[in-house]
Amino acid sequence: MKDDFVQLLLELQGGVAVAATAAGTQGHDFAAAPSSVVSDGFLNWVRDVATTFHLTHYVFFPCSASTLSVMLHLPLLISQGHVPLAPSAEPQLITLPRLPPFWNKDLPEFLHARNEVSLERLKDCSSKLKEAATILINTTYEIEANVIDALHFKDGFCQTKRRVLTVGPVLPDEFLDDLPLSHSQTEKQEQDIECLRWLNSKTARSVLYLSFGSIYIPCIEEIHELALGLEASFCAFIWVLRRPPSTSSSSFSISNLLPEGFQSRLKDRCFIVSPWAPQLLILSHPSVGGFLTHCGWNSTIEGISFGVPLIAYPQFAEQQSNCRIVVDQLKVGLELRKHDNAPIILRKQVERVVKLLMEGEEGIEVKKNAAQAKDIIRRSLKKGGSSYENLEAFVCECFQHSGCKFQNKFLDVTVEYNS
Ligand SMILES: O=c1ccn([C@@H]2O[C@H](COP(=O)(O)OP(=O)(O)O[C@H]3O[C@H](CO)[C@@H](O)[C@H](O)[C@H]3O)[C@@H](O)[C@H]2O)c(=O)[nH]1
Repeated sequence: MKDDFVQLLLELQGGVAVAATAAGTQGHDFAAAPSSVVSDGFLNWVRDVATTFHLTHYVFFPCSASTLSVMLHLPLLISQGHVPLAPSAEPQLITLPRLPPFWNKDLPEFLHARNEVSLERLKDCSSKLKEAATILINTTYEIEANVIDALHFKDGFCQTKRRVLTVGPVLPDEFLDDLPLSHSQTEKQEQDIECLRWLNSKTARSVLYLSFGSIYIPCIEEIHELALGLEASFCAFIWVLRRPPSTSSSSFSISNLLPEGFQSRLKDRCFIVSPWAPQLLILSHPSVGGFLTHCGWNSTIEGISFGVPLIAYPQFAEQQSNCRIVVDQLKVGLELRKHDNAPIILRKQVERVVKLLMEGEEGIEVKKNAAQAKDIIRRSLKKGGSSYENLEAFVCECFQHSGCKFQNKFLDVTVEYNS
């Protein structure tokens, strides 16, 4: 176990990590046996292991509170006939208790029509979430207050046994203060330094950052439309590109992915990173003024934490509902949406939305809202703020169960309990 509990939650964002608290780990005055387990909310099997070994089971839910609400209301959504959602389903408004209605097409993609086995797995996930001792969510109370408040009512289908605590956004220590990072903090790998140097050469808020997370890789045709739209927008940009599975690895080079002559034509205003960018360093850089994102929840909440306005370009999973949070609820971004039935986005649409965000009237409002949302999130992470206090309360509860002494430098809290 790392010496910082936040580090533990960061590792859980990978979706595969399971952390046992109070294990007899080096350097800590822990009791010998694990007493509790924190696991990603989609790892159903951990609940069974926890039950078998009489461990307290806590869940870390890596998506928004809205997605958690949908997961907890799954039995209701099934009984109302909204889930599984057929591809040909007519647009319909869904109303969950105490929440404003939303369209069925904005349900997470994993609740669309699928086979019996995956639906059973999701039902299992829903019921196990309700059994967890506490559900920690990687969001901030103030930005999803209506959903969190609705979750806390102890009636209806979504009744959880225990608490739902907002503890996000979970950011590494060096990004908590929202101050310019010192050179030594930012020196990572050669490519990271190069990319930061390039950003240093640009004016404030002039660069658009494009990244589609750890899973989604656009096809070559889509990359070309995005590239040509960006070229026509005249905006400077930094873009994370990876090799699409359809291309051969032996002959692969990034320039093969891009339109002919693209990199030489745009050499002063385009920086390509592959395969992985230092996203938080980029988002926290003063030259970055926009983020074209696939709306994975981590990217979404990270972008908002740094006050960077978004271009929401959702692809799969619950990204469509994250897009609605960004565009309709928080109004911190504009949507990039392909025409109905079009197989991919078109360069004209890309050009238009980039210009709107970076220099248009619409962009002004969205930038103002993004700056406000950032302040709200930053306050929640400081002592006395909602996420800080929730995490502190959780750490105390967690280690109280374990009967151990625990010191956490981030939370500035020492908990000492006798077993
Ligand atoms: O070059 C890169 C690309 C990504 N990241 C980081 O990787 C994470 C990506 O997470 P996210 O934005 O959530 O996207 P996915 O990797 O696609 O996440 C999956 O899991 C998320 C929940 O954890 C869901 O919200 C998404 O829909 C689902 O696609 C973020 O922390 C980024 O900072 C980098 O650091 N460098």
